[in-house]
Amino acid sequence: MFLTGFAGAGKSTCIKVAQRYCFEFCRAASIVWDDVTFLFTSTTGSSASLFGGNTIHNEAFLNGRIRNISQALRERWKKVRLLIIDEISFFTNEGIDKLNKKLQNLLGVSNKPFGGMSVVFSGDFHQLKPVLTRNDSVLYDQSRNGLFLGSINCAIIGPQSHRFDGDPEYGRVMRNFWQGNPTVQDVDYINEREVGQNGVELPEEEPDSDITYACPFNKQRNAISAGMFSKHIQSGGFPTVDMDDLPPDHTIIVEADIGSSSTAGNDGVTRVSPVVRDAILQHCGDADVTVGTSRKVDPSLKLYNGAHVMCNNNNMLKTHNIGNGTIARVKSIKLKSTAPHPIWKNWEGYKVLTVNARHVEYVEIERFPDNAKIAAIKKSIHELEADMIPDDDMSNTGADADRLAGLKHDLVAAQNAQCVKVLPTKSTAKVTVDLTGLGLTRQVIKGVKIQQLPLIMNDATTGHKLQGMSKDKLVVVDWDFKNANWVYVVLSRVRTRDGLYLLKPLPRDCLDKFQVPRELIAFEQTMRRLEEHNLTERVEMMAELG
Ligand SMILES: Nc1ncnc2c1ncn2[C@@H]1O[C@H](COP(=O)(O)OP(=O)(O)OP(=O)(O)O)[C@@H](O)[C@H]1O
Repeated sequence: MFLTGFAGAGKSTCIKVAQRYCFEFCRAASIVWDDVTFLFTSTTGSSASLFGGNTIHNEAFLNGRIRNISQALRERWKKVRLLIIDEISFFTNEGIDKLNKKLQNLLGVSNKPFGGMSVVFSGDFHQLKPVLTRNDSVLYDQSRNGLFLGSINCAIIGPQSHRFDGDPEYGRVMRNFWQGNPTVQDVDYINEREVGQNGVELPEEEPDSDITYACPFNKQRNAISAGMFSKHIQSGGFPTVDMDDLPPDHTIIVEADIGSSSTAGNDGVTRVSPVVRDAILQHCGDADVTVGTSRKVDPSLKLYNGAHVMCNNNNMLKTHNIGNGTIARVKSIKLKSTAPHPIWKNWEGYKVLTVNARHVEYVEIERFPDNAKIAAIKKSIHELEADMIPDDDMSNTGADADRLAGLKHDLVAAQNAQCVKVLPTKSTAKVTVDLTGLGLTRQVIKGVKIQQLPLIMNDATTGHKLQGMSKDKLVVVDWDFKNANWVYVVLSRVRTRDGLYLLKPLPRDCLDKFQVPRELIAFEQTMRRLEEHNLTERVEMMAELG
C-alpha cells in the first residue's frame, strides 16, 4: 500500500489509528498480538522515535550481511503481520532492492516481493530526499523501479491537511507550494512574517516554549548554539574571570576525550598534540567532527539544565525509543565517583565549569516537547489550580486537594518515563580544524579516537531533522534552495502563519524552484487512478454484502 498526502495530511496519525484498530480487533477476536505484529518503522531515527518505532535499516538489518542475520531476528519477523515504513521520501531504489532481498531471506520466501510481507509505504515525495542520493535513485521514477511500483496494489491519498486546521489560509498557501505553483502573492504573504517588519519580533524563550530555529547548514546551527550559550552565560550567575567566586554547577562544558589519530601530522606523529587538541576543543563545532558519513560529534558540549539537545545515534532506539534525531532537554549530569572536581575555564570572560567526557557517568535527558499524556495532565493541573483559591482551605474541598496531589504524582511518573540516561561513547572521527592561526597547515585529521556523549545541541536544526514534526513556533534563519523541497518542508512544519518568524525574506524570484518533477506528477496520477479503482472495488464489495 502507498499512503500519501500533503504535509500534515495525517499520514502518521492515520497509521497510529490503524494500529489501534488492529489491536482492538485482535483483542476482540482473541488473536495473539505482540509488539511486532504491526511493525512500525521509519527511514529516519528522528521520525521513528516520534511514534516509538525503529528505523527500517535496523529492523530489517539493511546494512548488515545476510549471513550475520541471527535466528532470533528471523523468529521475530515471523510474528510480523504488517510492516509500516514512514517518511518514504528518504528511501531510495537501492534501499528498496535491499529490503526486498532481506525480507525474502528473513521470511524464507524468495518468489514473492518482500517475501510476501504486507508493507505500507507512507510519505510525501514532495518532501526531502536522502542527502546523498542520485537523481535516478528516487523511488517514484516509474521507468526505474518496477519492484516498488509493481508491489503497490492500494493507494490512499489524504485529501486535506490537518496541521493547518487553525489557519486555513496558511494551509492554502502551503498547498500551492506543495503543488509547485506558489505565486508572488504567496511569497509576500509569507514575508509578512519577517522579523523587524510589520511589528514582528522574535518570540520570547520560555521554559516550556517549543521554538525551533531552522537553518540549512550545520555551521549556522553551531553558530546559533554558541550564541544561545553566550546568552545563557550572560543572563546572570556566572562570575567573570577576575572574580574569586566559583561558577554555578548547573552548567558544565563536557569536552571530548581526544586520543590518537590514524593520520600523521606535520611532525610525522599520529598523536593529536595538545595544541591541536585545544584548537579542536576551542574552535570546532559538531559540523567539523564526523563519524562515518554523517554522524556528528560535538567536541565541546555546553550543557545546562533545560538545554535543548538532540540524540545522534540509534544505539538506544530499540531499548529506550531514543534515536538519531530525538529531541530532548538536559535534566541532570552525573559525574563518575572517581572524577576529579571539574575545573573552570574562561568562556568569553566568564568562569564556566569544564569536565572531560571520560569522567561523565551519564547525562539524563527528558524528551521534548511534552507528549500528549504529559500535556493533558499539565492542562488538568492548571485548570484545577485556577479553580482553587490559594490558602483558603474552607473553600477548597479535600477532594480537590487530593485530586491535585494525584495529578502531580501522575505528572512526575509520566515525566520520569520520558527520561533516559545517555552514556559517553567511543568513536573514530574525521576532524576538520583550521590551524592557520597557529602557523600550522594540517586541517583534516582522520581516524581520531574520540569519546563523547552522543548528543548535539539542538537550539537550531536542519530541515532533514525537522521532517515529520509539527511545530508551534519556527524561526527560519536562512533558506536552502540546493536541497530540493527544503523550503516547503520547513515552512510546512509550523501550524499557523503567526508561529512563523523569518530572519531573511523569501526571495520573490524563487517561484521556479518549486516545480514538481514530471516523473512525480506521472507517479501520482498512477496512484490516483489506483485509489479510484480501490474505492470502486470497495463500494461494489459493500453492495454485494448488502
Ligand atoms: N483526522 C485528524 N483530525 C484532526 N487532526 C489531525 C488528524 N490527523 C492528523 N491530525 C493532526 O495534524 C497534525 C499532522 O499530522 P501528521 O503528523 O500525522 O501528518 P503527516 O501527514 O504525517 O505530516 P508530515 O507529512 O508533515 O510528516 C498533527 O498535529 C495531528 O495531530
